Amino acid sequence: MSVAVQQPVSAFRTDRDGLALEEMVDEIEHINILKDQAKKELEKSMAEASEFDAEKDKTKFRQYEDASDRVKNFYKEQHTKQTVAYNLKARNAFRSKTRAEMTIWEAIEKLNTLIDESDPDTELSQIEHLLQSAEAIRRDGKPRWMQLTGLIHDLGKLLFFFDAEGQWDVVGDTFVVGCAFDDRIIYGNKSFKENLDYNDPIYSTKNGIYTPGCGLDNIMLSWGHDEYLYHVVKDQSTLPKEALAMIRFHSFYPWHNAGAYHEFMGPGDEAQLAAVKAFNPYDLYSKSDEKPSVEKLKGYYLDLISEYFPKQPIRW
Ligand SMILES: O[C@H]1[C@H](O)[C@@H](O)[C@H](O)[C@@H](O)[C@H]1O
Ligand SMILES: [Fe+2]
Ligand SMILES: [Fe+2]
Repeated sequence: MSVAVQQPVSAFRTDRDGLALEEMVDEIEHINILKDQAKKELEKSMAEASEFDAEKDKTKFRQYEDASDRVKNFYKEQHTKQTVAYNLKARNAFRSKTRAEMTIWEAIEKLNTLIDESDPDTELSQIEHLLQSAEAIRRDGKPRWMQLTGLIHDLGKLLFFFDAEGQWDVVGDTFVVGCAFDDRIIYGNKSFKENLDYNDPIYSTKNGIYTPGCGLDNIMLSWGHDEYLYHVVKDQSTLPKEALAMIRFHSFYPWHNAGAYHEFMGPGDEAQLAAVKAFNPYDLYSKSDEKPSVEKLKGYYLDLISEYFPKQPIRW
């Protein structure tokens, strides 16, 4: 046995001891496969129905008619200023430089000073909202990549500290620019009356610059934290495509919640919709959960971060 171990690997295939060793290697591989399978079975699938939001009173969330002036003023400004021209400019600015280098955890801490003016449902800080979302996903036994997605999904709000002109190009629900503003957007189509594109001869038509079936990757959503983080994460993590869809479209309520813009969907978009719908309850209804303890949870999430972000710091 000891003689065989010192020989080159190829020799194991010919002598008796080598064969035994090869069998042992096979056996270990087999055990590892079984372990992985068992782990997977413990994890519920992304879309498996959960009890998480069953006892939440859903009429208590996203009540925009009863919202404060802060929220109403926010949407008035956002709907006036998100034009095609602004969106092209913002995307160019994004591609032209790296704004900062930070680890994911540093980004979470930096974001913590922002209070989101568009949100009628939480007064908690962003770190608490991120941990609440991640913890709700974790408690429900969902996959580790989805827990991490919960933890980072709003980190795009860091834009506020870089190139943003205000909060109107960072937070809030998203919608399509370049075609008629849909009535299912918060506060409806009339909320866009002062937007320069509202009376544009092309942008104000039903399909605008798009063709039905062109696919969500080919439509331009109002610029903000979703689109920004999607690009950062796509290039620098090993998160699966479902996670990327959750990040990119989580604020696109007119689409994933109200059924607008489905005519633009193309191949693969049904799967993106399923992912976003599976994620949404954890983002929205965890806002009423208990305040999480950052200190207690930090260790668990640092491990999770390094699993999917192999190279830190991240280029923001
Ligand atoms: O006010 C909220 C908040 O800004 C969220 O981060 C965003 O994802 C939602 O769509 C929006 O309604
Ligand atoms: Fe968000
Ligand atoms: Fe969120």
